[in-house]
Amino acid sequence: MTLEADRLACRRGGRLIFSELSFRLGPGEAIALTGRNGAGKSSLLAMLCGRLRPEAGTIRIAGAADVAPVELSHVVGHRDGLKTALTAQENLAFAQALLGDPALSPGEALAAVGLPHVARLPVGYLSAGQRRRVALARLLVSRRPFWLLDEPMAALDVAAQTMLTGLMRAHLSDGGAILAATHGPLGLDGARELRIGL
Ligand SMILES: Nc1ncnc2c1ncn2[C@@H]1O[C@H](COP(=O)(O)OP(=O)(O)OP(=O)(O)O)[C@@H](O)[C@H]1O
Repeated sequence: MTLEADRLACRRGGRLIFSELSFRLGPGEAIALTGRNGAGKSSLLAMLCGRLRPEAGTIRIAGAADVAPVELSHVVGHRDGLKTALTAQENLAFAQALLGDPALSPGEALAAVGLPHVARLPVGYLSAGQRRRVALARLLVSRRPFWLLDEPMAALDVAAQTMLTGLMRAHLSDGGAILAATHGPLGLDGARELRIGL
């Protein structure tokens, strides 16, 4: 399956943020989405997951024309989307039930992101980096071909950044695809850069 964006334009607060943006993202491919602060990276991700309507242009999945891209995507944004009163394990179980197509169990996913010891702690007690790791563990509990990530390395220490690079490489090797907004390196050799902004 290939995600196809054709001649997208974005307007926010009455201002044109970007226009004429086209790209394709197919199996095994990674895009590093770059641009200055305010260039529209988070806005593009919001469009891809159906939360923001493009001013112009289209987004579709070739090979699954009737399916909204968000149905085939994992989205990890700036906000981690975790429920602070639930434990890390409960958050992942909830995500798995919601997203379907189960892959790793919540416990296995927490182990994969180096957090087996916090499984039973309410997420509200976790550090910023630990919370981000739990948010990223959601990528592992359900299978979705497209990973749409907003600054995925933010708040991660060096070991966790290396861990995330490994998870992304494994996803690409399995035929998945990644689009990640970033101000720094992702550690993915084959990633192509998509720079946005007027
Ligand atoms: N709800 C909104 N209403 C009006 N303007 C908005 C809204 N959300 C974002 N914007 C504006 O849209 C522009 C693009 O914001 P966006 O968050 O997409 O940029 P970004 O490239 O992700 O930035 P950063 O690198 O700082 O995360 C900014 O000028 C921002 O102020």
